[in-house]
Amino acid sequence: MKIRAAVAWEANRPLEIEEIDLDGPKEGEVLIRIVTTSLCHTDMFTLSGADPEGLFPAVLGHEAVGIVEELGAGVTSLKPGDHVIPLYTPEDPNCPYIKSGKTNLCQTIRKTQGAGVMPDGTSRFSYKGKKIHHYMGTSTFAEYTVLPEIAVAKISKEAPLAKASVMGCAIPTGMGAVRNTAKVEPGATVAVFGLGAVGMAVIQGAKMQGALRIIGIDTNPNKFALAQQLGAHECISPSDFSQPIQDVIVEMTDGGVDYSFECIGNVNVMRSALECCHKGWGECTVIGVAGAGEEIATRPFQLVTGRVWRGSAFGGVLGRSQLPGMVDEWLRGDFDVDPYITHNMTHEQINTAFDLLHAGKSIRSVIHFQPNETMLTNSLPGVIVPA
Ligand SMILES: NC(=O)c1ccc[n+]([C@@H]2O[C@H](COP(=O)([O-])OP(=O)(O)OC[C@H]3O[C@@H](n4cnc5c(N)ncnc54)[C@H](O)[C@@H]3O)[C@@H](O)[C@H]2O)c1
Ligand SMILES: [Zn+2]
Repeated sequence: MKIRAAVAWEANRPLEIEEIDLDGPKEGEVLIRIVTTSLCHTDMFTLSGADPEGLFPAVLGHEAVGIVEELGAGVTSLKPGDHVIPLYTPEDPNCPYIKSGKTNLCQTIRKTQGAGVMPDGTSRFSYKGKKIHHYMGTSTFAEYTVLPEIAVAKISKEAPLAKASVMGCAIPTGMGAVRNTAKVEPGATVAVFGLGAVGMAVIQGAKMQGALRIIGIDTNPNKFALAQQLGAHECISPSDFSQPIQDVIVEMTDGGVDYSFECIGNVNVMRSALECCHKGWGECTVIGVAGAGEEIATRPFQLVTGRVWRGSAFGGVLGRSQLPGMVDEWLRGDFDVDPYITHNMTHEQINTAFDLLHAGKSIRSVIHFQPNETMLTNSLPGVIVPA
């Protein structure tokens, strides 16, 4: 079928909306109509060329919600009309990693996903006969996409499709890191480095866990008001201090924080995030994605004296078995997704979403594929970017 997709032809070049070809779902695959998708920093990172896994040309995008249109042979757990979230971290119950119960890092299609193709080694996307790569196994910057069944989470039909895309990455990543990776407990002191959507979700998650003191850190003070609305007790900018930010935080907290989170992708900040942790027990969770070839450093004594460095991907969330429950939490009112959505726009305006995120002016921009259906609601959070 012919579909419209935002194609990343090469690194560092704006996306171009093209009419491309999409092959139908093969065995074990499903065709999904994307209703909304939002822009995550990771898409911007890949487009910048700093991503070692970045392949071009590609259809980027991994934070989205859609509707199942067609099933390939052998698909039993989904049916046309189901509302679904594409999973860049799939969940195959037969994968030894998933069976271990210790991780959400399913390996079943890891190799082909990293190579920008479907599990059979081919791509469903092409332009005038030339192959276009899949991205993160999801490729949601397109009207339609094809996904393996294990990379599709069926969610409640009550979830408004105009906003649910942010449940595809930012919110489970941040909240999951707090609950599943760090396991923040009531009364804890928490430092959150980087107040984009991921950092905001860490703050919201830490508040829900009962953290008593949450410190937000960002070089852009325009992020502070929202961070405080979501639960940060104080926000600071490293540029307001002459000494290293970790020393400032250790002083503020009388010894360091119980938990810190790096939500930027900056290896120097990863060090600060570790070193602001309390001696004996403080734990730093790295969420940010650093550039190709970059390395982290600290004095080993930091670890010998009890601090812990760990990392988290998709918040440790099992996409098929746990993400639908997180959507239900949102629908029950346990947390709100509205504050994350600062901008709404059409597919044609997608490069504006990159510009806004790059300039630090947005948290999440939501791209609406059928603006006449989803961009007119009165209850839409954020602004509608004028065409
Ligand atoms: N591990 C995962 O599963 C996962 C999932 C989603 C996103 N990510 C990564 O998480 C990071 C955050 O994503 P996002 O979409 O929230 O990004 P974002 O661009 O919206 O937010 C990043 C924030 O960091 C701030 N910042 C930049 N440099 C800073 C510095 N030196 N000190 C303090 N603050 C600084 C920026 O001002 C911005 O507010 C990215 O690296 C992204 O690739 C990881
Ligand atoms: Zn993401």
